[in-house]
Amino acid sequence: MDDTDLLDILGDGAHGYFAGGAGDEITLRANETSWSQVRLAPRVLVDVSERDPSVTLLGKQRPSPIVVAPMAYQKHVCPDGELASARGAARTGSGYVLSSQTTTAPTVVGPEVSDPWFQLYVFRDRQVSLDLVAQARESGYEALVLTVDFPVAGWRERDKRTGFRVEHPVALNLDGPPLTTEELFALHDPSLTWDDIGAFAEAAGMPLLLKGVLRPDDAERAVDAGAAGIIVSNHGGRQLDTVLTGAEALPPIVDAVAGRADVLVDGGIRRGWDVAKALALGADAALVGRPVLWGMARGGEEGAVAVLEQLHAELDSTLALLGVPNARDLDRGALVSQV
Ligand SMILES: Cc1cc2nc3c(=O)[nH]c(=O)nc-3n(C[C@H](O)[C@H](O)[C@H](O)COP(=O)(O)O)c2cc1C
Ligand SMILES: CC(C)CC(=O)C(=O)O
Repeated sequence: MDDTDLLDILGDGAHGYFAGGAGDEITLRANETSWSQVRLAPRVLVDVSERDPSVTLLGKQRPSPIVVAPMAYQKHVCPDGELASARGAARTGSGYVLSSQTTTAPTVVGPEVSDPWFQLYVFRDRQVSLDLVAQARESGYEALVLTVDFPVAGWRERDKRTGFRVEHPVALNLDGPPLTTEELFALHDPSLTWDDIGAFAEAAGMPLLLKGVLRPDDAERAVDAGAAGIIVSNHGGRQLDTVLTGAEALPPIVDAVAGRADVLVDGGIRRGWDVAKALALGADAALVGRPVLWGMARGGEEGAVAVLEQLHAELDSTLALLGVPNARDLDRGALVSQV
């Protein structure tokens, strides 16, 4: 896709923050290429006159396996910020995860989309995180997504170069002038361990998913700690450069979890056939990040809808051409080999 316009729309600082990754951006690039290396093996002469993309997530049927990933500071992308992405998700039957570094309050976003999930960062001031959990629970969020791959920020050279500053995320109740990302990220608690997970699971009062898991042993530990779901993710290549990709990490994690929890995946999913590959490798759903932001940068809510509609249309076409009309029937039999 030609994205030369995004730099003009967003400016150097915001563009670097939203598009960028960590270090040499090797993982950022690998996220996309590793999906393209998974090869599909279509079946012919299957009746595909009716197709169904629905999946079951947290025990409930969902119209789509596509979920909008939690992404911070969306008012820096378009004036409606998180309202644009949430409405885009609602209008296309996509799932939605609101970031805890939101520029629109959870209470405002919650009613816009059915069964939203709330993403939580654990801050040094843990009361701030617990207050956010209470807000999410009171505003009808269905699940809590605890992100565990951000004890400290990744080495982000674009932000270091531009000095991008953020208007305050509402959820953090900060006053004063805009802060650099480095200042904001320093609010995260780097001392969080497995011993703390139980307390957050209890405070949540709703199913807990752990986001940012890349190892089967960590996935098993998450299940043992009571997680209802695992999100296999390298944070869109923004944390540790050269780590493995979602496509690479997913199969062994699916095998280790063995149906005891839902498994979702993200990072570099750009096409409907990438979503189908994620499901074929054993994911229950796939999260999409930056493409939604690019739609919003170009056209606000309508832009988010256009991106999500195209992903759904591509998935529908994939189900037909692959000879697997129901998304829930996708398995490794639809693939030539794994990455
Ligand atoms: C600009 C930006 C902000 C993000 N903010 C958050 C966040 O607040 N919480 C979180 O758990 N993940 C965050 N992520 C990671 C995404 O949830 C997701 O894992 C990743 O973007 C998926 O990769 P993709 O952008 O290649 O689709 C962010 C990603 C981007 C690009
Ligand atoms: C506010 C941040 C911690 C958002 C984030 O996760 C990111 O920039 O990758």
